[in-house]
Amino acid sequence: MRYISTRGQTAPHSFSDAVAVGLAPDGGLFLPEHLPDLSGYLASWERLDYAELCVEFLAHFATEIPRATLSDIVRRSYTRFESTAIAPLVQLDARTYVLELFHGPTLAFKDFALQLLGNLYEHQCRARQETINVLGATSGDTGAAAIHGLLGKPGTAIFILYPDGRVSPLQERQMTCTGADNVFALAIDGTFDAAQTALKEIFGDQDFRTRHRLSAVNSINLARVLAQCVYYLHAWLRLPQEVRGEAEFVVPTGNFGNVFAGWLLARMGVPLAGFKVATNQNDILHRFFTTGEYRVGEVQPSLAPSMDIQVASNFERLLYYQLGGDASRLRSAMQQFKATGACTFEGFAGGAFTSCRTSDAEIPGIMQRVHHEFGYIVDPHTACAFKALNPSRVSVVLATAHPAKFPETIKAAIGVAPTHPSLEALKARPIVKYLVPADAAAIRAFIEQRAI
Ligand SMILES: N[C@@H](CCOP(=O)(O)O)C(=O)O
Repeated sequence: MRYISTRGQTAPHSFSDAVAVGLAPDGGLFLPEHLPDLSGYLASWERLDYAELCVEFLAHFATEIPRATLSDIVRRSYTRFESTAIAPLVQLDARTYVLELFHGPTLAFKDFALQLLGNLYEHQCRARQETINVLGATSGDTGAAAIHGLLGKPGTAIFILYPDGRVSPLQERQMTCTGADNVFALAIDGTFDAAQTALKEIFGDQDFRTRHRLSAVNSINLARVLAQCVYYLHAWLRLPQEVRGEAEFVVPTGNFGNVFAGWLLARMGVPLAGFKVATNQNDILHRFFTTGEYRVGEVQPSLAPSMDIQVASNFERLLYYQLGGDASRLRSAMQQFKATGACTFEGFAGGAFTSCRTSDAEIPGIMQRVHHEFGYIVDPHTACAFKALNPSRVSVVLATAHPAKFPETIKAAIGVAPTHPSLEALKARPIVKYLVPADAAAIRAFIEQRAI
């Protein structure tokens, strides 16, 4: 299997090379040259455990990695999850399921891909006898998960940009209290979008990225999206047969990577029936799915900070498919968006996606309702997905973060502050962070001095 860029100006890459660089050199995002048809495998995958299923799935994509090596990488990636089911599917009532994606080491769905990506990087460093410098931007959860995917991995250094003061205190501690000397948490004076823009500019500097063997750890890296396909597949296989054809997956999302993974899986012949995109008050995706206009707005800090994003990276991948794989039209659309901050796509709204928007004023009330109705505690991101489940179909809500990451918001809503031992342990450790302007040149200079 080879990987092509959405912008059509990069030679096809192998899986390992696409993972190693993350963002395509022409500024586009990698996608598989063709998608496998998985429909014929589903019956035989019914009884596989999470790691077994992940190996079967990834074997269609990581085609140059020997099967035994892939299997070893995958198995090691899911040993640090607290639930033996890895991604338990919890039934709340006849029509409502929750897919709990917060049992990994940093208590967020990002662990599913970033534990794996850490092991893929390690494999690559060993196989190529090279070091790698990883760069990511985070609005809260990616940074912690990326750092914990790489902790203790020789030959790697990791640089994470995050908006200073705009992630939750515990999210910040997960990134800044590791004590590791290959981890650099850069608190920037700007929004997540500013961090992501600076990151893309740095990846646009071919000389710099080649010299430092720079890799992208955000969901612009296709390995992230592919790893996330697996939990949809796992959940779909665990739904009762009679509801599989109608279940709508309701997905809190900011950068569009999470819900895009489910949609991509559906294109591979796994009959997932539909997706609801759940945004917070940063609602560019909701506006797009309801009007067809993709227009950037001001980032508004919210109670669900990991989704405080206006420019959703993976939207480009969806657009590529919706434009029939026409890279030249895609390039024009992205240029127009960059120049004017807006683009309209006739006939795109709807389809497999519905959407909803939840304001900060609504989040506490939703948390109270879910707690009261089901005795279940949701974090503020997952609360956005519970805004308005469709009563006429089965919903599978993706619970993207552990409630203990947001104790203040939850205490204010339901009077109980959830805790988790791994987060409590962080409170005694010193914070190490670097204050840097939201400026590509300053960040480049920082990396230049510390890259391995
Ligand atoms: N929600 C994210 C923002 C980055 O998204 P990613 O999925 O592209 O890494 C976060 O928590 O950092």
